[in-house]
Amino acid sequence: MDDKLYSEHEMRFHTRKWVKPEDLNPNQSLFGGRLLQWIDEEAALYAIIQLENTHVVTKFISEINFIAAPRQGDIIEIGIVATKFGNTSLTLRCEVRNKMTHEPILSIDRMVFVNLDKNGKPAPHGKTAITFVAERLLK
Ligand SMILES: CCCCCCCCCCCCCCCC(=O)SCCNC(=O)CCNC(=O)[C@H](O)C(C)(C)COP(=O)(O)OP(=O)(O)OC[C@H]1O[C@@H](n2cnc3c(N)ncnc32)[C@H](O)[C@@H]1OP(=O)(O)O
Repeated sequence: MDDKLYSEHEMRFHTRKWVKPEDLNPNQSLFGGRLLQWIDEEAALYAIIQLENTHVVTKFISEINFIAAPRQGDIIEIGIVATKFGNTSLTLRCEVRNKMTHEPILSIDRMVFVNLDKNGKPAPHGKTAITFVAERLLK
C-alpha cells in the first residue's frame, strides 16, 4: 500500500445502508454476499469518479476480514480511500463500520480496479492523485 497517499487522505464514509429483513442470512445477521455487492458497487463508483471513465472493472480483491456481524435494523457505513494510482489500475482500501457505534464490521486491504478503453482493453488513466468534486468541476 502507498502509505503516503493513504495518510494524506483520510477514509471517507459516504454510503449508509440500513440492514433490512431481505438482507439477512439464516443466522439472522447480514448476508456476507449482500455486503460484498454493496461494497463492489460503492468501490466501482469511487473508481469511475476518480478515473473519470465509466468503463472500469473490478480486477482483484484481497483478503476480506468479516470482523463483526451486523443485525437487522443496524445502520452501517462504507468507507473507501484510494491507496495507489497505477498505470491502468487504481487500488482502494475499504472499511465498513456501524454508523452509530463505529464498531468495525469488515475490512479489505486492496481492491484493484482497471481502467478500460472502448474495446475492453486496459488503458492508462493518467491520474496520479485523489481529486475532489470542486477540482473536477473547475476543469
Ligand atoms: C458518472 C455516473 C455513471 C454511472 C455509470 C453506472 C455505473 C454504475 C455501476 C456500478 C457497478 C459497476 C460494476 C463494475 C464492477 C464489476 O462488476 S466488473 C465485473 C468483474 N470483473 C471482470 O469481469 C473483469 C475480468 N477481467 C478482465 O477483463 C481482465 O483481467 C482485465 C481487467 C481487462 C485486465 O486484463 P489483464 O490482462 O490482467 O491486464 P494487465 O494489463 O495485465 O493488467 C492491468 C492492470 O491490472 C493489474 N493487475 C493485473 N492482475 C492483477 C492482480 N492479480 N492483482 C492486482 N493487480 C493486478 C496490473 O498490475 C495492471 O495495473 P497497472 O500496472 O497498469 O496499473
